[in-house]
Order: sequence, then structure tokens, then C-alpha cells
Amino acid sequence: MQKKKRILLKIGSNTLTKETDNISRGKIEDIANQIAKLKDTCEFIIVSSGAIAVAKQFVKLESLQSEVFVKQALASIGQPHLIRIYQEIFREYGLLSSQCLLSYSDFEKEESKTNITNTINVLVNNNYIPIINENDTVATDEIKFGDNDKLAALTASLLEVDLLIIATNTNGIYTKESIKQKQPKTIEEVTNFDDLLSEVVSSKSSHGSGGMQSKIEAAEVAKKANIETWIVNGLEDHFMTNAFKNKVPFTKIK
Ligand SMILES: Nc1ncnc2c1ncn2[C@@H]1O[C@H](COP(=O)(O)OP(=O)(O)O)[C@@H](O)[C@H]1O
Ligand SMILES: N[C@@H](CCC(=O)OP(=O)(O)O)C(=O)O
Repeated sequence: MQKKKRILLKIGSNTLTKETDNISRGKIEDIANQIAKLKDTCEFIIVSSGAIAVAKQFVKLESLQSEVFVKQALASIGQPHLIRIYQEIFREYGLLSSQCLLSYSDFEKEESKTNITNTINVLVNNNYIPIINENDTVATDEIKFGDNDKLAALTASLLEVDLLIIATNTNGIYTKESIKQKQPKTIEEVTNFDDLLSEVVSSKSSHGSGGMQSKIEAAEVAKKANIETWIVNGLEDHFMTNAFKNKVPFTKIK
């Protein structure tokens, strides 16, 4: 049997909410549908944000603590719901899924790295799709500084995936000039990171935290491990299957 292509799919809060205040079951169905179609040739590991967004749907916490502690508490409330929704929907598509919570510091310890790799390999080899998020109770890096893009890149490198797909709310990276002209044009293929960083504008989406810069930094981490990154528009249905067929504009970072 031919070896499957290992793909790490990163899904941001904006994709999961379809830019609303609620998690979109329809978007998770779209993801499950695509994975089900690709599963004979590809194996998937997912890094999904969305815990805070789910909790915000139905909880408002009272606290005098700093905002970051409130976000950590919201993540703790939202994470089990997020995984429940994934599991319910994935099951309908015949897909098995599990949860892994990781911290950046785990990537600095050899023993933790070995344990992560071994656990995820057992899961994937048994047709489970690990759904990873940051362990927000113990680490605040992502809530404060960035987002799951870097976690996705570190995981992609550790697990030696063949492709990192970052699903966001634009058709990849646009040229700065085209954003200014209000006619966004996708940069389709990139090899030079310095040129790319100069295209970043300061905006980010409503639930997003890192903006395009953190995606480019993630791609840089992936590239060091010889992994190609695709930045695709997760708001569109069939965003992965269409990218594979080159039917939609997106950015490939080689
Ligand atoms: N050159 C660029 N091309 C496209 N988007 C850009 C660019 N520069 C900055 N951005 C911003 O980056 C955002 C995507 O990042 P982010 O809001 O963190 O999303 P996510 O939740 O998917 O991680 C876009 O919505 C856009 O506002
Ligand atoms: N880990 C947290 C926050 C992640 C976050 O904001 O990330 P992203 O949507 O990728 O910019 C969560 O699941 O809500």
C-alpha cells in the first residue's frame, strides 16, 4: 500500500466561527467531509483553536483578574464543548478523533517530544485524528502573544508531516498594494521570506490574534523542517480539496 501523505491542518477561530460569534457546525461538517474524501491517500492531524470562542457563546465570566486569566478560564470551559462538537460531527462522517493539549514548553523537552510523537503516531496509525489545541490553563503564550499558528508549525516539524495547511479567512497572502487598492490579489508561490513579511499589513480578523505575520513565521519554522505550507481560505467550502485541484487562489510557501 502506498504511504499516505501526512497533513497538519490548522484551523483558526475565525474559520470555525465563519466570522460570527458562534461555532459553525457547518464548517466542521465541511472539514469532516473533505477529510473523509481524502482519507485513502492522506492522514490528518488537526490543530484547532476555538475553545474561547465556544465558551463566549454561552458564558460571561465575572472576574477582577487580568484579562488573560479570564481567557484561560473561558478556554477551560470551551475546550470540552469544542471537542464534543468535533466528535459528534466527525463520527457522522465515519471519522475517529481524539484530543491532545500541548504547550510550547513541551517542545523544549526531549522526553515530552518523544512522548508526543509516540502518542500521536499510535493515534494516527489507528485511524484516529488527533485534535490539538494549546493547553491554555498552564501556558498563556498563545493567548497573549500569538495564536495556534506557531504551535501548528512546531507540531508539524516534530511529527514530520508532508504538508502544513493553515486555514484562515483570506485567499492566502495578498500583496500590500492590492489590499491598498481594495482588490486583493493572492501571492501564489513564495520562496523568499523577507519579501513576504513586507507584504503584511497590521489588520487581523475579529477572533484572530496573530494576523498574517504569525502565519509567515509558522511557515518559516515549517520550512526549516523541509515542510511546505499552504495558506488557504477556510471560509470557503471544500477549501482543501479545491486547493489540491488548484481550483482556488491560495499561497504556497516552499
Ligand atoms: N498581506 C496580507 N494578506 C492577507 N491578509 C493579511 C495580510 N496582512 C495582514 N492580514 C490580516 O491577517 C488576517 C488573518 O489572520 P488572523 O486574523 O490571525 O486569523 P486566524 O484566526 O485565521 O488565525 C486577515 O484577516 C487580514 O486581516
Ligand atoms: N487556544 C485558544 C486561543 C487561540 C487563538 O486565538 O487562535 P487563532 O484563532 O488561531 O488566532 C482557543 O482555542 O480559543
